[in-house]
Amino acid sequence: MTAQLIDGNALSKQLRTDVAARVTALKAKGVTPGLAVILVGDNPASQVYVRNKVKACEDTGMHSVLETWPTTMTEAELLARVDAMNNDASIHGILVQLPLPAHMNAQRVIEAISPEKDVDGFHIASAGALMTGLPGFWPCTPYGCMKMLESIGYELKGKHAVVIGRSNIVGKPMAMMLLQQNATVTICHSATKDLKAMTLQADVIVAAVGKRNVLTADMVKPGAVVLDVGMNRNDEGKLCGDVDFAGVKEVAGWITPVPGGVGPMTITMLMVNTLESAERRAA
Ligand SMILES: Nc1nc(=O)c2c([nH]1)NC[C@@H]1CN(c3ccc(C(=O)N[C@@H](CCC(=O)O)C(=O)O)cc3)C=[N+]21
Repeated sequence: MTAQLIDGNALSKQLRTDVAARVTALKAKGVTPGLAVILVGDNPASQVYVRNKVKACEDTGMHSVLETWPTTMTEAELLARVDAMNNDASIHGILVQLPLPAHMNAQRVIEAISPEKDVDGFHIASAGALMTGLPGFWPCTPYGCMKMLESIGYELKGKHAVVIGRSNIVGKPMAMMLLQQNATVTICHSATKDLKAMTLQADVIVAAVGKRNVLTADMVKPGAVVLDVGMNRNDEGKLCGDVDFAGVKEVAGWITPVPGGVGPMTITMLMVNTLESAERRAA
């Protein structure tokens, strides 16, 4: 193995220690940061993620509320719960777990969250703020990727970053954050003609497709930084990313593992966003 590992668990532990200290300081001023997590339906994967988020809150001393609703809940009922959380002074962040049941319009639900409490960074106001460089919440997964680059002291200015994937929650905001740090950014997607020609030029590659082995060793320039956002299951049912880790780690300079990479960082940045929302309220 030539690549150095960027350990998302270790970095999360460091950052969460800092979060916990800031939570303590805020509590001394009479404000306890609070996160509301709303889960609709009984998707087992969602239940695990949601429990991890609530546990992370407890670990950092934050207040959390977990609401679980049956799939039969109507969109109007969910919008009423979001509105209640918008008006609850003990709540500084609201997360509606995605995906929502098919009978709901997820975008409409997200837009109902007050932008001041949109700690997921999915509201159009948050997306617009990121695009224009105004203050607002950054989506947790790409934000976590930026923290990982920062942790290795990586200077993005003038570097070529290739983002594979163009989702509203990862690919597009990731590209904006890299651009803000003065990287030259290429966004690749399902209609990209020659993905390998693109990735071979990249100093930084972010794989965010949701498909195994999207990035293999022959596609990576020696020494490149590889961030793996994928969450897939392999044939043995084990969690794996979008990157062929075994092959790519022999070529890359830095690489994030799955599990233990971007996933824990996503939850850490959710804590950071919730804390900052509460700090703004207290200021
Ligand atoms: N409104 C909303 N916000 C989200 O942030 C959101 C969402 N909906 N829906 C689902 C996805 C997925 N997601 C993950 C976060 C952490 C891990 C994570 O910590 N993964 C661990 C492993 C967990 C395991 O073992 O299954 C790791 O990579 O090491 C995974 C997945 C947040 N999401």
